[in-house]
Amino acid sequence: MDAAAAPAGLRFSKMHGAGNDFVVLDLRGGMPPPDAALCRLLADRHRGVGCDQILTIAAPRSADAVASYGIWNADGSPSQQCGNGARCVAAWLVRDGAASGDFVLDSPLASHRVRQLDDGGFEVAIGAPAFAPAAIPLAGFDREADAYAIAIDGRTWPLGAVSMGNPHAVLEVDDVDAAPVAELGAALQQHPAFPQQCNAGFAQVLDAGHVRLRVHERGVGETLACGSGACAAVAVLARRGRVDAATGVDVELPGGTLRIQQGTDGILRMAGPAAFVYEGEFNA
Ligand SMILES: N[C@H](CCC[C@H](N)C(=O)O)C(=O)O
Repeated sequence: MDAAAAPAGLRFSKMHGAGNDFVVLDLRGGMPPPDAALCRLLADRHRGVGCDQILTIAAPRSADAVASYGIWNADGSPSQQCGNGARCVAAWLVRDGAASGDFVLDSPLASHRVRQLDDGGFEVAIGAPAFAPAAIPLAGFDREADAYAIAIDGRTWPLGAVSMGNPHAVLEVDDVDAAPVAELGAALQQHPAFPQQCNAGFAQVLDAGHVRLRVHERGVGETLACGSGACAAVAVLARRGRVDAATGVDVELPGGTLRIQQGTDGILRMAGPAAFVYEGEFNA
């Protein structure tokens, strides 16, 4: 794979949300969406720019949205949701003058109300968690449960599972620092119970308002933060009565802390930072 796979002079923004990092491409001028090979090249931390995901900005799909965004993982696979990415797209559009205050963004499958925060971050209405196995999707189980027994290498793990627009497994652990994130996360991603694979979160409950979390992300590996993963962990833990989502939960990830709160409408809202790192021109 070489740099020739990228169009000469491809302009991009490098951003991150709590350390989950992105290459942002503006497609509003007519550039086609990146193919999997270009995504893998851009994400390559040796041959390319380096990022967890590629985010694209395009024209809105819904009437009251200011723009739409697309998401591709570092391995080139598409995703339907990216919480940290949504905040970075929001910050990018505010800097571009295309949005301010409260506005709506279209993700691949839904629309999300976004609110600028006084601390420079953003709150994004990610959506209501979907626990039905068919919605996750989760194969081999036909009824919702607080935990599913998933066998891996002769051991059974009690996993929570939920969709935030993308599939998540959540395992409660006593100490995230000791959690087998790399090996178990990779095994869960490939497990036949998850026909569209999954993001795997390892959550340590400190109290009803505080959780530590590490996430092995589908198509990437462990990231410094995962916004939809933070929402998924709160959703699973709230269903078990382990955290108080209505009041709000601070989710502490290796790259930073996200605040997740569930409204009476059932929608999970995620608040956190969005940072610009640099502007670049690839293969100039
Ligand atoms: N790896 C995820 C997409 C990015 C999610 C994460 N970066 C976030 O902030 O939600 C998936 O394939 O579903």
